[in-house]
Amino acid sequence: MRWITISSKRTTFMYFTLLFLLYLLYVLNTSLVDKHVRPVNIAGPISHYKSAFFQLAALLGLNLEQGYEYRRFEKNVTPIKKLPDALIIGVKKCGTRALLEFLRLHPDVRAAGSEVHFFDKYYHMGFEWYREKMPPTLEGQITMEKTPSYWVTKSAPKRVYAMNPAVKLIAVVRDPVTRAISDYTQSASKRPGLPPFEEFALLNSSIQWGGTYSVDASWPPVRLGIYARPYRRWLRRFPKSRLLLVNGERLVADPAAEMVRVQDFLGLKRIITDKHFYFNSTKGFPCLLKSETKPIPHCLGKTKGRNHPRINQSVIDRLKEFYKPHNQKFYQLSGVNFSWP
Ligand SMILES: Nc1ncnc2c1ncn2[C@@H]1O[C@H](COP(=O)(O)OS(=O)(=O)O)[C@@H](OP(=O)(O)O)[C@H]1O
Repeated sequence: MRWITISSKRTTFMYFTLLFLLYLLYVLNTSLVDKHVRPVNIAGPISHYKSAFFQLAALLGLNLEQGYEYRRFEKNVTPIKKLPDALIIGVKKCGTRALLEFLRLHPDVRAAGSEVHFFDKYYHMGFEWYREKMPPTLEGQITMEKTPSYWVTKSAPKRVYAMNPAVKLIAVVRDPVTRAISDYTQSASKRPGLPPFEEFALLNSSIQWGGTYSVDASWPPVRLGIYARPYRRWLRRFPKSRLLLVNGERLVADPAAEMVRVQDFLGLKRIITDKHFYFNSTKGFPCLLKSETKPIPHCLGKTKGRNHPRINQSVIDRLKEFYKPHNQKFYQLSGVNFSWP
C-alpha cells in the first residue's frame, strides 16, 4: 500500500515535471519569433507546438521528427512584402544608385530595384499598391526604396510621415556645382545638340556690374543644389536623428567608411566593409566585389559615372560664389560642414 502511494507520488511528480518542461520549451520557442511581421496563418502556431514537442522528445532520447525540419531557431520562412522601413529620398545625381547598390550587398537589406515614385507621382494608388512594389522580405530584413525626387516634393514629408513616422530617411548630398554639371550631362546625353551648360546656368545678358555673372537659380540643375530649403521641410516632420546625410564625395573616395555610418544608422550589423570594394581605374569609381568568398566584380552601369563636359572656369567660380551662402545655411542646419569649395 505504502509502495503504491510512493509510486503514484513519483508518477504525479514526473507528470508535472514533463508538463513544466513542455511549457518551458513552448515559451522559449514562441519568444524567438516576432509575430508582428508574420502573416496570419495557423501553420505558424502549430509549428511551435510541433517543434516544442520534438525537442522534448529529443531530450528524452526519442527521435520522432520523421522528416520534420528542426525549426527552433528558424526565422519566418514565408517572405512577405512590407512597406519600406527606410527610404533614400535624394538628392538627384548625388550617388543615390551607388548607395542603394552598396546596401544591397547586405543580407538584411531588400530593396526595390527601380525607383517607385510613390510619394511624388503615384500616391493616389494607395499604400497597398506601394507595398506590392516592394520585394518580399524575411523576418529581420529591412525593406528599402530609393526615389531621389522625394527630396524636393513638397508633399512628400507629410505623406512619408503618414506611412510610418518612425521611417528612416537617407539623403546623399554632394558639391552642388558638380551635381549641377552631372544633372546637365544626363540631359545632354538624352538630347544631342543641347546648348552648352553655361547658357542655362547664367541668365541672358548676364554680364553685370563689371563682369560678374548672374546665376539662373530657377534652372532646375542649379535650383536642386540649394539643399537647405528641402532639408528644412523634411526637418519639420522628422527629427534630425532620423535623416542621415550621406557625403557623396566620401561615398566615392572611401565607400566602406561611409557604409559604416549607413549600416549603423539603419541598425544593421557592419557587414559591408572595404573587402567589398575595389577602385576601377577605367571607370574612375569604386566598383563592387559582390561576395567576399567568391568575389564577382560589378561596376554601376554606363549612366553612372559619365564624363562631364569641360565648363568655363569663370562660370564654375560664379556658381561656387552663388552656392556659398546656401551651403553655409545647410551646414548650419545640419551641423555638418561638407567643405564644398
Ligand atoms: N561607385 C560609383 N559608380 C558610379 N557612379 C557613382 C559611384 N558613386 C557615386 N557615383 C555618382 O553617382 C552619380 C549618379 O547619381 P545618382 O545615382 O543619384 O543619379 S540619379 O539621380 O539616380 O540619376 C554619378 O554621377 P555622374 O558622374 O555625373 O554620372 C556619379 O558621380
